[in-house]
Amino acid sequence: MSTPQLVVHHDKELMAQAAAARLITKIVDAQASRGTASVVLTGGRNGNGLLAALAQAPARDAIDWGRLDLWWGDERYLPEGDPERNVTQARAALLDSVPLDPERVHAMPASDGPYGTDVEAAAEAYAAELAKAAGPENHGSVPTFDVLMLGVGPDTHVASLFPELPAVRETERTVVGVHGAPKPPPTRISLTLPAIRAAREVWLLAAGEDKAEAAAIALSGAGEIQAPAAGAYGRSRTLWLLDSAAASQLPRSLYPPASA
Ligand SMILES: O=C(O)[C@H](O)[C@@H](O)[C@H](O)[C@H](O)COP(=O)(O)O
Repeated sequence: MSTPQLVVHHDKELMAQAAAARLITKIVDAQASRGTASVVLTGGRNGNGLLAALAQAPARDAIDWGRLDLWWGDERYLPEGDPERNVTQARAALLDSVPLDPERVHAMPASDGPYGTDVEAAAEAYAAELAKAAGPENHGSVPTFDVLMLGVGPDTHVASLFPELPAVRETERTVVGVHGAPKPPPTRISLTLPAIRAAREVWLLAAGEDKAEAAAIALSGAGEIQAPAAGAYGRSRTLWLLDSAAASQLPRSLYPPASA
């Protein structure tokens, strides 16, 4: 378990731009050393804000887009093309503007796809896709994600893992169906905490006053069932990317950093 590191930017626009620059560097370094990179995207305003900033970044095309695998941390279980789907929003923010290899864009199933209303079957199919992409070093469950990004909800949810609901309690499966999500729409597909924690690095994006309480709770020792963001950590790095509004309720022991 990697101890959370915090980086606080002045406002949400700067946080999105700085996070986008950080992601470009991470992907370029991974591609330079391994010839490929694997990133998990998140939905929501902060996640899409980062993608929009990346689309505008001057160094954007330092990334070899054809050698990048994109996965999702969660998805709203809606028909293909629905404007509320995370992949629809990601395409509009960035993906349709860069030359990705379509075979390497791993969108989660849509509700008008082969699984119909059976969201559990759709989740199992995505778990199988992850397992197929996993290498022997991954114990056969999920590939080694270089960066897994997560927006943080005001209730401390990440992906579609909401406090106290069954999905956050899952300890075996890597992908589950979610029913009755308090954030609409109610039916979703989500990676579980074991899948999230397989990532080399987990980056949590929290900008805006409405995230201040959630950040303070998640970073002050809350349990992962009550505060799922507290259970989101990477194997080698856990990075909270905040703006000053979201950092405004953090305990003094965490922020601002003690001066040398
Ligand atoms: O499907 C979703 O809604 C997202 O994946 C969800 O986990 C989101 O990241 C958080 O709710 C934060 O969303 P905002 O950044 O819009 O506050």
